[in-house]
Amino acid sequence: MDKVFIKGLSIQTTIGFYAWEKEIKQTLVIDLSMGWHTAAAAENDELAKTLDYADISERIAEFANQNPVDLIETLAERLATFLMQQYHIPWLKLSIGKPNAVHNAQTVGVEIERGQRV
Ligand SMILES: Nc1nc2c(c(=O)[nH]1)N=C([C@H](O)[C@@H](O)CO)CN2
Repeated sequence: MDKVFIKGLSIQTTIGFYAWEKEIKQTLVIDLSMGWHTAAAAENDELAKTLDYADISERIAEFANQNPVDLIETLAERLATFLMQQYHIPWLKLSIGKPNAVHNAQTVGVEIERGQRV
């Protein structure tokens, strides 16, 4: 399957288990790969027939800020469901990194894969 992807999308949002984390915004870095048949868009050079990575990048930041949660696992699960329903995406792989969470690690995070490759 072809893919449309977004790598290293940096967003600022409220996220975290501890009380102090609910008072601040922190950086999350998102990688997203979405299964898509890109040939239909390429045939007539049509944006409307593909996944618009600019639009989706904006929606990800909005979603995270409108749905504050404790765990990045929860955000990953809810964001994956939202994107698949909203854009009719059959399969995606989503990773969310929290680069400032562990001071002696470059980054920490989760990666999930949902749906079927068609
Ligand atoms: N697997 C996870 N572990 C931890 C998370 C998380 O979301 N997933 N979150 C925290 C705290 O919010 C942490 O980021 C504060 O430094 C701890 N472990």
